[in-house]
Amino acid sequence: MSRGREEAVSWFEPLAAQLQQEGHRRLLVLSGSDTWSQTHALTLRDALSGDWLWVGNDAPVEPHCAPQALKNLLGREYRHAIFDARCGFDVAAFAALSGTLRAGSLLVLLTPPFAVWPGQTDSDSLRWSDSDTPIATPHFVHHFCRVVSADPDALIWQEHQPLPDFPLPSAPDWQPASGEPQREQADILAALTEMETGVAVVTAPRGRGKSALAGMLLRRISGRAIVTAPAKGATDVIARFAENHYHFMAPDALLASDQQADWLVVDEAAAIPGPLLEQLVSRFPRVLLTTTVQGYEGTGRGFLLKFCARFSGLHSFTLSAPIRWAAGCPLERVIADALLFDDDVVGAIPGGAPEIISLEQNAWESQPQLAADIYRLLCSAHYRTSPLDLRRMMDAPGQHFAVARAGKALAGALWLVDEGGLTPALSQAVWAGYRRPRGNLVAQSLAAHGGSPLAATLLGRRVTRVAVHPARQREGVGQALTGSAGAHRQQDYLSVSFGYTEELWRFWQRCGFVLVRMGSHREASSGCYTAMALRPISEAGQALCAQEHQRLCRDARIIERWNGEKIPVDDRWEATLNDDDWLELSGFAFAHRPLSTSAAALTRLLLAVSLPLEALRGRLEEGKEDAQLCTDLALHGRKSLLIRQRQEAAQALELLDRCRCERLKSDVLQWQFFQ
Ligand SMILES: CC(=O)SCCNC(=O)CCNC(=O)[C@H](O)C(C)(C)COP(=O)(O)OP(=O)(O)OC[C@H]1O[C@@H](n2cnc3c(N)ncnc32)[C@H](O)[C@@H]1OP(=O)(O)O
Ligand SMILES: Nc1ncnc2c1ncn2[C@@H]1O[C@H](COP(=O)(O)OP(=O)(O)OP(=O)(O)O)[C@@H](O)[C@H]1O
Repeated sequence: MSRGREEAVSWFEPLAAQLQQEGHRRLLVLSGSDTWSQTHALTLRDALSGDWLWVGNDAPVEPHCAPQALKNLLGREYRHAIFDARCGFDVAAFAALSGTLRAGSLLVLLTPPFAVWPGQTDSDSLRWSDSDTPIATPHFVHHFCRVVSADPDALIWQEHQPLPDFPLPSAPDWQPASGEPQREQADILAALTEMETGVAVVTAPRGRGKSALAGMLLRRISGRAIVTAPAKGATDVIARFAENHYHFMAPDALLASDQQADWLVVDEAAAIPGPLLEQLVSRFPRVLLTTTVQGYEGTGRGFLLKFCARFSGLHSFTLSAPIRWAAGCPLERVIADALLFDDDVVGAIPGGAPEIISLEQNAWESQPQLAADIYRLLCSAHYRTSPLDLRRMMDAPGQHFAVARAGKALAGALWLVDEGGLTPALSQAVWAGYRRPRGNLVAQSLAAHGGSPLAATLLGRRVTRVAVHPARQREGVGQALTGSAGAHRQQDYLSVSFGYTEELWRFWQRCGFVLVRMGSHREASSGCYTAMALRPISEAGQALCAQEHQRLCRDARIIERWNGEKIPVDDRWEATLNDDDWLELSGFAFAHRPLSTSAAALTRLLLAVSLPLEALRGRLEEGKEDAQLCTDLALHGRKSLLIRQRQEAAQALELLDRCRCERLKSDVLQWQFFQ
């Protein structure tokens, strides 16, 4: 049904007035052909005054923003917006956009016709599905349509259908906050101004007045204070409330400086890498951290669990009443339902003996509550579970799950993904560093950093996430869940990649996993080294696991020197080159294997020859940084340095055994002609 501007005005004006009066925002879904939904979105935009930010990749009007660029606009506020999900649905951006909308706003979502949407490919899937081409996402689309259709306040206008009705005002008139601290803000301010030393954290969903509170604190305290945040643009609200008490410094600049202050305020603290944040926090006598708890910033409750847990005597506060809009906002509710933001499953304590049940992706259709509880439990336990994970769980190929169900509640959940099965040629190309196709985290790493060029041909199943309800930990639930995963005999091994801590490693070891790799640098987000471990299933898996573990033991001493961290394996150091080293070294000298991967074999090579090999010895024996080496050797940069290091390795191999060197070189060079 097509309606002109007047009809749209006469329909939407009272709706907008109602929303303004109630202090609410609403979702309006325009579902239809591209032309229909675009035309109607533009008509609406003309009819109602507002900012009308258009979020999408091919926006027909200004102001607009690509979904992935939306994070740069966080901290700003808009009246009305259009989100174009016709070709791809970045749900995290959609949720983030909703958080920026003022009371009285409409969020207009453009979608394909509901009947064809489930079968249509979604370009956003390229970010999370590990497929080369976009895939259809039927489980998510069905879930989303189910949620919006069941929500009495979400408006759905479908092509060839009449405009939807909307109920008359039911909520009381909204009184916007006056500028004075709201009750919750006042209570927290009182506690903070009394705080003599320590770390305080304020967590809340979007629009609860966290930033305003931080600004108010700055105005009240007498000493000096510094504000830091991942992006300065997102601290406008703090600046407004702090008036002339606002002094901003970017996190890295602050760390590099010797600035002192009585207070450090960190806005959106969970978005700053943990190790950097820890160093910042330790420098100031009083610290206020604020962070958003809602899955779409990939942080949430996990930030409290993982980062804040390390501060004894942490002062923890929350803000619950919305200020940017009125309580009970229909837009906030529908988005929380659609993206399962309510991760409060840990509130209900599951009692009784848990039963382990395996589930496949069709559980999103057959047992949607149970499937949603898996996601919620993982969100509550894991630092960075985000809507990207929700979409991956629902529709990416090769996902499997298991739950430990105790009564109606979940005591634990396990999420697995299929990996490996690459062709021999591709696996060899990955080993040699020529190729790094998407996905297959552990399977590819076994080839790219391990000793076997065919490692990625094996079939593995990787534990993506496992979480046990805090009230049911140390009862063997985690072990039972991972145990159930080994029942798939067609696999060669079960694998896991995790940020190494002694406690977690103990758990994986108890579950029968063998350590096969330790990363060469700390992950920015967790400050931990990545560890990879395998539990073999087939004979081939057994052989691979034994070979990689032996390699790790033999190289541990060098990796420890590189990382400065003890690796929990026997030190089986050998100073002489073996076949494995020759292959490794030819991959470094003649292909693209990285230096960090070949460091132990290169160290043995340096022991075997007396050539000067300055670029290699400088790095591996003298521990010089790349920049220093470039200056010493008059090289133009890291790229030239690496070429030089590869040439030196080739020179040493030739000197040791020219024939063997030539043979290996010819093999390894072949592997780049991957079809
Ligand atoms: C890929 C990933 O998901 S890595 C991240 C793993 N998940 C998390 O960190 C989320 C938060 N943590 C949890 O949910 C749980 O603590 C899990 C999943 C790590 C462990 O689950 P649980 O059910 O508590 O472990 P379970 O009882 O089966 O432990 C088996 C053995 O592992 C070891 N273990 C487990 N947790 C710990 C711990 N915190 N510290 C030391 N050892 C431990 C113990 O040896 C334990 O046996 P014991 O209790 O008889 O001494
Ligand atoms: N006490 C108050 N009086 C008037 N306005 C307020 C008050 N507290 C907050 N606000 C306003 O409410 C809106 C939301 O506040 P703020 O940005 O501090 O929330 P937030 O929790 O940091 O939100 P986000 O997570 O979206 O950054 C802002 O427009 C802010 O100016």
